[in-house]
Amino acid sequence: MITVNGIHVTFGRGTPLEKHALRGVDLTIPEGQFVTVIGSNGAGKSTFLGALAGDVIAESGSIAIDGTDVTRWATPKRASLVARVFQDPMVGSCTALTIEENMALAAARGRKRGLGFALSGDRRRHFRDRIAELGLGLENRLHDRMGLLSGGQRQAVSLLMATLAGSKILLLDEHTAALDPGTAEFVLGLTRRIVQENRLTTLMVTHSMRQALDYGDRTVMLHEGRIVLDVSGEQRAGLDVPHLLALFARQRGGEEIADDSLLIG
Ligand SMILES: Nc1ncnc2c1ncn2[C@@H]1O[C@H](COP(=O)(O)OP(=O)(O)OP(=O)(O)O)[C@@H](O)[C@H]1O
Repeated sequence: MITVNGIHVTFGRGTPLEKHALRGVDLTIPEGQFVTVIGSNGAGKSTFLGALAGDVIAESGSIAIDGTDVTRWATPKRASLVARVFQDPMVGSCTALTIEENMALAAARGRKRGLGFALSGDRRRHFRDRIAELGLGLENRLHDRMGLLSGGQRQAVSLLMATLAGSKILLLDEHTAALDPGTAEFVLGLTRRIVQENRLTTLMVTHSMRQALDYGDRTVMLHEGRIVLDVSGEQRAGLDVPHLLALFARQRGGEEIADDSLLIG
């Protein structure tokens, strides 16, 4: 369970580029809930995920994970609790290391004295079995450098890596935005499966209204650092893309948005 109370984040305070990116965000996410997060450019979506991961420390308000106040905890201290997959697959993995080495590092995340590279036969078999579940044949490429994989393969491995240290929270920051539509669909299906199998509490940022409604249990919209829409259950089930686009447009001062694709790129 994640409990966020009134967090504020300001970048560049006192400079000409001062930006009040989060302006009192409140959100309680029960364990195992899958929340999709939408909002226009600069709405504060990535900042919000950064605040949950510890990359950004909120200047006021509080963040608790399973009842523990983590507001002042930096990223390494939260690493065993929170896993993150980024839009750029290069960000979450080390391209110069092999797939197997990346998996070992991911499994050691959050441990003080991680024996990241100590790969016993049992661990090797475990990694091979886990990666075989992706159905991409990567179990035969464990010694290939991560940098040799395609974008879709890397995102699939990154999702798997996010589960290896046992974190119960998964943050997805437009993790399919750089992929072609077919590959994005595959990675989204895999995301849904991994979230369900591991009962992960998940936040997924997307620019696609369709994805926002098709995946997960709840959708929140951020606008200028505030949550302006929070729908779940029957209310969400009754929403379609045009309706969501109209709500989105209203927040942008009535600017008309013709279709979903305009928001993707
Ligand atoms: N490290 C930073 N330093 C200064 N300003 C920042 C920083 N990170 C974000 N901002 C600013 O804070 C605001 C919110 O940015 P954020 O990246 O959270 O938006 P977003 O909703 O994720 O947008 P996008 O969809 O374009 O990725 C923007 O105006 C952005 O320029």
